[in-house]
Amino acid sequence: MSDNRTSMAFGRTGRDQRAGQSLEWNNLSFHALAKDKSIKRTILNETFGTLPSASLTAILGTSGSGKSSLLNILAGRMSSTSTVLVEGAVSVDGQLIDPVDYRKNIAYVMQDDCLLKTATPREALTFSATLRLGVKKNKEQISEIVNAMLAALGLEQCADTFIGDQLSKGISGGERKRTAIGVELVTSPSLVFLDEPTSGLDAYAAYKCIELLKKISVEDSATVLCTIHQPSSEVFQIFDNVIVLGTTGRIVYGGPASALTEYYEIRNFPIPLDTNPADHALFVLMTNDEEELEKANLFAKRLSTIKADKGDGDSADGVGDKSTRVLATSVQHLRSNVSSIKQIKWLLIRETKNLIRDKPALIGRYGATIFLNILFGIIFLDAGRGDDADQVSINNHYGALTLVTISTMFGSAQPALLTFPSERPLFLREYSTGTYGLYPYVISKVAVEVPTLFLQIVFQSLCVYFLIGFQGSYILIILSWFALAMAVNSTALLAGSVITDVKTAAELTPLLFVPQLLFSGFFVATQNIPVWLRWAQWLCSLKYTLNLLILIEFVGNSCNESAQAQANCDSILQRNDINTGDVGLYIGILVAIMVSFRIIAAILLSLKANTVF
Ligand SMILES: Nc1ncnc2c1ncn2[C@@H]1O[C@H](COP(=O)(O)OP(=O)(O)OP(=O)(O)O)[C@@H](O)[C@H]1O
Repeated sequence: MSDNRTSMAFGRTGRDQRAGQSLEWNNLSFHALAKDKSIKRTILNETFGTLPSASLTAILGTSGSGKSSLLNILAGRMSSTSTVLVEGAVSVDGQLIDPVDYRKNIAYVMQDDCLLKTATPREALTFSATLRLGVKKNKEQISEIVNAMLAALGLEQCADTFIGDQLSKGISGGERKRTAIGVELVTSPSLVFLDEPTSGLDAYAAYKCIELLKKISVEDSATVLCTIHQPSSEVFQIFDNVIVLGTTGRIVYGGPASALTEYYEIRNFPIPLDTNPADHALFVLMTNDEEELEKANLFAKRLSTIKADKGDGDSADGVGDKSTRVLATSVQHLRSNVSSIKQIKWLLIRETKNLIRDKPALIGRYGATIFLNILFGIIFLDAGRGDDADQVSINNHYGALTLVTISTMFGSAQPALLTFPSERPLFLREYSTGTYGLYPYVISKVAVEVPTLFLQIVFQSLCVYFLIGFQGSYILIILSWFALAMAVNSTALLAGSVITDVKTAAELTPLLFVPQLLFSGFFVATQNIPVWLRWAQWLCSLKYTLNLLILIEFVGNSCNESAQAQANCDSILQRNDINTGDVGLYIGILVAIMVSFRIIAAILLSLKANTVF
């Protein structure tokens, strides 16, 4: 390790030490709106507060008091929409900011740790550091920052263990939470916000987590704010300041944690012996109505109340112009992303590792494909080699082609549909923090999907083509199935961009793909579908793939063997409304579905990332 790194704390060198940033908000309100845009419900009502620089502050409050809403608004993760109205003033070091514009400068750790289960803590930190600091730091420096961060977070022992998830056991819940914090801390942010960092942790892990946050605020001069549910006495004592929210987010108390008990005692709510001050503060709020609390003068009145109670002499006003300059530098530093090529490279490496390491998914995908297609091959053995002049024989031939193609559709859509909703929060977090851009993400996803799907199609074709004895060109049949696989993969991604959980995705699978069977032409002739419904076929990749496959299989080949065979083959083309001259159109529609659905999915995802996170 080079000399200037020896004093490193949380990835910051001694040379980089900074003053920290204070944050202040005033008249901050958050309303849910009715359809006519009138206020339906007030969730936060003119709240105010200050976070002194380099301090650790907890937001306490009863359930539904607006803790997460306040945190999300200050972090720029929530703003006015057609259904909610956010108003108020927020400033950093005395300079007014728009939290949404400013959010890239705020490390935000969500309640759910959005981490890739197949990555290790070291890889997760290296990925974040490389893409977020890569312009300023070289590989060795990044590695030093990551090592220092792993040590500071107490993650050295599990640095190379997979993170895992509920289904695949990996590192512990506390280690996962610390990894999630580390991923955000690699940029050495001045402001660190965390939504319920102790949720799901046992008492000791919760203590260690808050102790870590305290360390960040002291050693890294970070201003840390978190929401917390029922902190233990030991945890409560670690906080420098607490903000207690009453109903509609009214500020009950904002000041040093050590003075909370006295604040309540002065207002005739003495704390019983051996009671946790945080529990007492909330118990009083829950057992007294607003009028009684008002009478007891429990609600804080003005911002100055908070400043007066802080007692550390560190006021937002006192920081002045100097810090405003620090702020500008900070914005510059954090917004400089690495090149798109580097983003694609790192995303590609991660996607590939994820694919290879997720053995159950890999075995499921290829195993199911091989098993099903061998089964089809056995059931339709030699169906393609039969006499097309014979009606039963050509029906089997046509049925085999249709069934294998339908199976291709489900087999290609299912993995994307079931995995993407679980990867979506990870994308939203990383995209919204500027870790990478939209195009590098889309390109890297496609680059990994192309060979994965192609291999799946090759396995499938090797199982069915020769057993069934299809007559068309092997290469053209493979390419048609591959085009279908890519198109339905885009459809699945489009669905995955709006579906938030795997369960809903599984439930929606039939809705997305079963209607395509109607337009496949096998179950009902296209000309028998009501005219007003026929437009839907333009969205059905199955239909156009089958059109191409029918042209490949039933034009020429064994259809030429007799006049009857020719007539039977022609009738398949006829009932599906297929013209030999429309090959370009069918290919064009498939490509259009492939490209446009993917672009729409990407746009929807980026919109989501801009509004929610
Ligand atoms: N976008 C929204 N539209 C309408 N109501 C909302 C919206 N966001 C939050 N709320 C409501 O605001 C209230 C406060 O929610 P919030 O999640 O901030 O509370 P909380 O104090 O963090 O609660 P908990 O401790 O139970 O997590 C809740 O009743 C919630 O339903």
